[in-house]
Amino acid sequence: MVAEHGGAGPVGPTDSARTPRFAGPATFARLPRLDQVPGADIAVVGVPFDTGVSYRPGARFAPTAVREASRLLRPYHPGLDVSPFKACQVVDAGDIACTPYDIGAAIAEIELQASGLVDTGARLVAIGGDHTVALPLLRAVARRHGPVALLHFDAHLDTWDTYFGEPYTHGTPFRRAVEEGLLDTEALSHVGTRGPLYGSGDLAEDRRLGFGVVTAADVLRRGVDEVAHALRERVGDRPLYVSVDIDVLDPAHAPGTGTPEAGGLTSRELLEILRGLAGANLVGADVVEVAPAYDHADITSVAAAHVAYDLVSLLALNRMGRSR
Ligand SMILES: N=C(N)NCCCC(=O)O
Ligand SMILES: [Zn+2]
Ligand SMILES: [Zn+2]
Repeated sequence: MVAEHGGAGPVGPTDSARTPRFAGPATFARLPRLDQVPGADIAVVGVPFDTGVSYRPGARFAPTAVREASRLLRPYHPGLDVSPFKACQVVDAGDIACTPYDIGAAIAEIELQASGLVDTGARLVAIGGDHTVALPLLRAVARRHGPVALLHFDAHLDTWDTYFGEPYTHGTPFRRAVEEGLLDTEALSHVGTRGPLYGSGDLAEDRRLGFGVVTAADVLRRGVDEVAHALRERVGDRPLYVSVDIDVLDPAHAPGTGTPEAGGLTSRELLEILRGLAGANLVGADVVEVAPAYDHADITSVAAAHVAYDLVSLLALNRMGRSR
């Protein structure tokens, strides 16, 4: 199951006790690039596309910003009791190249290049990009695993139909994914939703598509352990995709994003819910909607780097076939 590494074990990150972590070009968590190793179990890949946004642009710069903010990550995850870079060959696969001028063409390019990576057997943690990119990523994952369970962490439903007549946007990827049969409609949930909607029909439509909803207020009232437990029960052993729109966090925890909504999760709550998913059959994930131009002191990029590290750790645990 875990890739052969020529007997020597996985190639790990640059040793920060020898080469200062602020030196040299950034890869995610200072991991090797894909071309520096024979094969990868888990690949972090950038998807610098933001032509699908309805409000503030800039998520195209997220992969670079999140890599820079990931230099301080260390190799052992105490909360999950795993050293993901020892357990698996984790790499930085660079950025998917896609056009910023044509949404449909970009979606096709993202699907093709993500599928190329998935076909090698690697599991992906994608760094967006705006939320449009979840659709081609889900296509690539569903080609290999069939329809997947989805936990969607976001302030927004992202199951709207069109914006200005455009069906492929950052507010519509999960409606398209249901229509295309990419999702297992028995096991879908939004987490962290809040804020004004266009009308009450938005929620009815969303329910009709099969989604459960754990609002930001539910997280406050029920607490992270109960929420994580309920989500684990809902997804069971199904192949699971986790999509994290960084705007699930309160703007205090993630100011650098395109469509901020007050009243969100803390980064501590989000990370604890993710850790509560240990043991799930995670097969792919993304972290999207970081827009560095609106960030301050790298708050949002640091949060996204830690979310990506937790997702890599959950994938590593799953590949090792154990849970805590
Ligand atoms: N996926 C994100 N971040 N936002 C969707 C908001 C769509 C709207 O403008 O109503
Ligand atoms: Zn959102
Ligand atoms: Zn979103």
